[in-house]
Amino acid sequence: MKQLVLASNNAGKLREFARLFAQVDIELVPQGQLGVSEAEEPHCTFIENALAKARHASRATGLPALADDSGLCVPALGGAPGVYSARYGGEPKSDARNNEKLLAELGQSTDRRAFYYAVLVLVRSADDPRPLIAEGRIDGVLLYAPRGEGGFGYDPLFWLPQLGKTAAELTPEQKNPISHRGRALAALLARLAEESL
Ligand SMILES: O=c1nc[nH]c2c1ncn2[C@H]1C[C@H](O)[C@@H](COP(=O)(O)OP(=O)(O)OP(=O)(O)O)O1
Ligand SMILES: [Mg+2]
Repeated sequence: MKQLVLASNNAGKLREFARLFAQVDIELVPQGQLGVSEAEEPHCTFIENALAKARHASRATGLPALADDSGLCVPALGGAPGVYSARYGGEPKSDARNNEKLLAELGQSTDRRAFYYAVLVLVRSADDPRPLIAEGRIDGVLLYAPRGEGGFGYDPLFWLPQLGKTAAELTPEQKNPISHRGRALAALLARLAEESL
């Protein structure tokens, strides 16, 4: 596999994947560069939405495609925002509004546990009967106010107790190896290596 379309329009994800693939012998091309439109994400599970995005990009380009469907899951909110993380604060999508809504919904709740979850799906073709699938997770705690300028999405509220920082205060070198996305990608690349044995 030489070229792989990245089925995402999220600038934060694109930055992280570009860095994660720097050491991998595959050229990752963001779908926007190939004129692929944004896919619908109508499903209630991460895996189904990731598969829909990967298929859409592969069908449009004729290339293998990688999709990431991810989100923040908060047990005290019944798992919300979950698969609706990107549009939690309403349309059009806005990280600032998503973070505001999250803080409002949590109020003064003392159970502020949360985790990020990501599913990666790689299809070799649009009708691939055997998509490669991997998942990753990272646990944290939600602050009462944002901290840090890095990362994207909910990172300024996502506190990592072991590191004493929010995900937005980590460098990409610090975030990528431990993130839900980094872990899922490591698992996916291991699967891919087995495939080509
Ligand atoms: O590492 C992360 N750090 C902070 N926030 C994150 C992270 N990973 C996912 N998230 C949040 C952002 C977005 O609110 C949602 C993903 O939604 P999701 O539909 O997968 O992505 P998206 O619509 O932004 O772009 P696209 O579908 O084109 O890949 O979870
Ligand atoms: Mg999306």
